[in-house]
Amino acid sequence: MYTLLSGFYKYVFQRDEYCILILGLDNAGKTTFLEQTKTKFCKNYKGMNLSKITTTVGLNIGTIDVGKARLMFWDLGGQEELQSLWDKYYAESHGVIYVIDSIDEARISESKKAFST
Ligand SMILES: Nc1nc2c(ncn2[C@@H]2O[C@H](COP(=O)(O)OP(=O)(O)OP(=O)(O)O)[C@@H](O)[C@H]2O)c(=O)[nH]1
Ligand SMILES: [Mg+2]
Repeated sequence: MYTLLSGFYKYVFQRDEYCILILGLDNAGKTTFLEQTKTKFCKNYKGMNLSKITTTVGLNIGTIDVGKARLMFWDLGGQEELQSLWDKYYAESHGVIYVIDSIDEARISESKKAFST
């Protein structure tokens, strides 16, 4: 009976969790993208002043529930010395969003290199 009830509870209340990495060069707009996404999809989230966002040194985590799925976004720092940390997260992630500042043409090839490495 316990197994049946706990299975039913899990079916109704437990969400499938997916981890999504947000990668890209520094200044590409990763943290801004995450903030905008949270503002759009989290009902009670007021959103922060976008001009107050500073460069990410550690990790920003954003959680968004979509239907029965819980999406955990991991926004990492894009500075060159932080890029070596990206691959530490690959094993636990289900997907990657790679952000490119398309206006910053001078850094497109640098972005391509960081993506391929
Ligand atoms: N015009 C414009 N500016 C943007 C956009 N997205 C981000 N920015 C600006 O670009 C700058 C960098 O944005 P961040 O979101 O901090 O960039 P990031 O990729 O998180 O950078 P790191 O944390 O250093 O890796 C900020 O001044 C933002 O306001 C956009 O879509 N349009
Ligand atoms: Mg950032």
